[in-house]
Amino acid sequence: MRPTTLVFPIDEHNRILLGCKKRGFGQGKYNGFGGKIEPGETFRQCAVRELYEESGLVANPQDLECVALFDFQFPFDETLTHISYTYVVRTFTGDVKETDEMESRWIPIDEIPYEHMWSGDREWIPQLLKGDKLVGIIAFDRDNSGVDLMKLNIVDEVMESELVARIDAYIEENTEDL
Ligand SMILES: Nc1nc2c([nH]c(=O)n2[C@H]2C[C@H](O)[C@@H](COP(=O)(O)OP(=O)(O)OP(=O)(O)O)O2)c(=O)[nH]1
Repeated sequence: MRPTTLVFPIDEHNRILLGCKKRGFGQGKYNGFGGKIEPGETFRQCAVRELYEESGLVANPQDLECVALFDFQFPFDETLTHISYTYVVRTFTGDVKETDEMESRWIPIDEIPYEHMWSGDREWIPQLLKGDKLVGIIAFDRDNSGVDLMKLNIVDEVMESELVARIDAYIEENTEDL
């Protein structure tokens, strides 16, 4: 799978915007906003595009804070494996709207519905909210849902390689499986 992005907006009341996914992979789960990178996009461009498409919020790429790089591994279905650049954004305009993909709401951070989210999120979202930056692997079980292994390191800064994103997307678009 192509690299993906994931964005968590946080407002001035310290509420987080989460969307319940209405269709596709992760349906029924609350999550941030994101998706696959398109050819020629940087990770930040992908992140703001997906944020707008899925939530209605408008953000500038430079206002995103890169807070994590996850290697989401699905050993029982390799086609699902992807890396995900994860951002927090506190500056944005526009109105939250329901979209084809997501029904979104602002949630106080002590009321995050972890029971309706990806199961590993209850470990790392609190870390991100207290300001840690994380890089590492989350490997999923046979159901492609539960977590078999989580190995996350706290880092000073998440290295964002815009170039790698472009090359990955280019290769994906221009080569065939051998
Ligand atoms: N919060 C969270 N998200 C996860 C986990 N595992 C995992 O694959 N995801 C998310 C991150 C991405 O938003 C999404 C990747 O799947 P996807 O690219 O098919 O998402 P999408 O349907 O929104 O993509 P798109 O068609 O809009 O491009 O899955 C996890 O453990 N926690």
